[in-house]
Amino acid sequence: MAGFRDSDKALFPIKNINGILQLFRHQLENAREPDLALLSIVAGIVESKLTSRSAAALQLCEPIEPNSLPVLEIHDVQVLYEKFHSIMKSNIDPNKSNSPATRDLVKRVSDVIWNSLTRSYYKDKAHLQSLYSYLTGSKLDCFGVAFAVVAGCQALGYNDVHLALSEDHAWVVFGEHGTETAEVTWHGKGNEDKRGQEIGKGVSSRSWLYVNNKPVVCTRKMEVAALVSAINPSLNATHDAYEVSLLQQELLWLLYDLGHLKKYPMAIGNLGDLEEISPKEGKVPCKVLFEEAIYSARNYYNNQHVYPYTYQGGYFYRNKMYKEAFESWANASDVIRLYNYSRDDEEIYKEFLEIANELIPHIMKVESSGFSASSILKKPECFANLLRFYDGICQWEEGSATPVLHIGWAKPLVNTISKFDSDVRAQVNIICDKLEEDKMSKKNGTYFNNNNYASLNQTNLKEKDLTNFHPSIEALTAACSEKILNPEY
Ligand SMILES: FC(F)(F)Cc1cc2c(N3CCN(c4nnc(C(F)(F)F)s4)CC3)ncnc2s1
Repeated sequence: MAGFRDSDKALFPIKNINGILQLFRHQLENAREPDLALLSIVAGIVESKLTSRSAAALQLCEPIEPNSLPVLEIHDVQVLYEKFHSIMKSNIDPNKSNSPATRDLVKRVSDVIWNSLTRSYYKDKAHLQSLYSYLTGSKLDCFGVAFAVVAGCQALGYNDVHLALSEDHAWVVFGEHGTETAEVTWHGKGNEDKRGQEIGKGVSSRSWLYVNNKPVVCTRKMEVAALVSAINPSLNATHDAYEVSLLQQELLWLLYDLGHLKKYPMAIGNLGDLEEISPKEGKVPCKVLFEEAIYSARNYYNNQHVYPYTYQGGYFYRNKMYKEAFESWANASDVIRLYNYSRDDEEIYKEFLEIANELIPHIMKVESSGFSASSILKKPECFANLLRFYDGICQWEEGSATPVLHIGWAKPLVNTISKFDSDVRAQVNIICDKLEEDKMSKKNGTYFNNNNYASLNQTNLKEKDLTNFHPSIEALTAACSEKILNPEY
């Protein structure tokens, strides 16, 4: 059993970030499993005190000494901790027989949380992810409900119930072999919740939302990493509370050094983002962290996750490394091409839309103003990666019930492709060796083999070779190759 131990209590009152680190370290390094309710309440109190309106006002008028926090008294934590345990135990019998959870049990824990939430509130607001928000405001966001269910099951003695995370949804696994799955929270806007049901085997399993059934299945310590990742330092739309950001970064390094982020690409990406802003002495640089997130997704999740590549692409973009950004975004597109687009996939749709219609056009604009030989407009591999990027989105649409592309995509696309001169385009040789139909099919989820893509050598782009691109890409590159084959065109 977890629990608020005397050795934890000895660390209070906590006056600074180091004190919080000690509590988390103590919970993570001790044999027994970390207490999710305790740590979520502590993280929530600190976040709330440092990002509330009064904190903002305070921040502006009197600079508090560095790394200091409002004093965290044990009483503040204990009251909420006991409240959570009594909510759980007054509704559901603790697991005296130490048996695995049942679907009925998981659903009942989800119902206790669900029915105690405020009737209607703005679900996307910040700071609704922790048990502090649940216990003091009866509000939780989508992730927060799933986390609270897992913390509730732990409080009741069901240690087989764990958090399962995709890139935009959360559910739980449970049972003797940890292979049972259950929805416990809602997803998106206006969708009927599917709480209690097992994770889709139907069409929804082909959507990015369920990452082809390759979710991050958490251990207790990875659940701590999830609550730390969910810490939100935002003070308002434009500013973060420095101390909360620093606390999150230190806690992520603690989890990283203990090896608990190895199978958690998004948490590594979160740490990479924080490191880019303020690098910590003696730690691996953010560039390496973004690479590690990609290795993790490739090694443990069959390269079915998109975010590791968009974390890396965003980093390259912010640092004007545009050639590298195109490669990251093309790799992200190679992931999405195997999925069918469904209406639950809005988040990743918005991600690709922003890359295609904001970031790439911005790069084209700044690059086409200069005439340097090193410009990406002179590099065939940039053209090749852009084609791969667009083609992946086209293939994502193929076979999907919901269309992806619309006229708003075409103009920036054409604008971008036509910025490359014919002599540059001619250096891209698109090799589409004839793979038998089934190998090429994305339906049976066979991974699209990469050597179908542009490899660079001097031969011209030949129209007949363009058999594997999506029709719209084919049309565009055919138009381009028309220019190439008849230069006077
Ligand atoms: F549980 C849900 F439903 F909330 C799904 C999860 C999201 C998420 C996360 N995110 C989401 C992705 N995210 C990104 N931030 N930047 C991103 C990129 F576009 F740059 F890649 S992706 C912030 C952190 N970070 C750790 N763990 C999780 S679990």
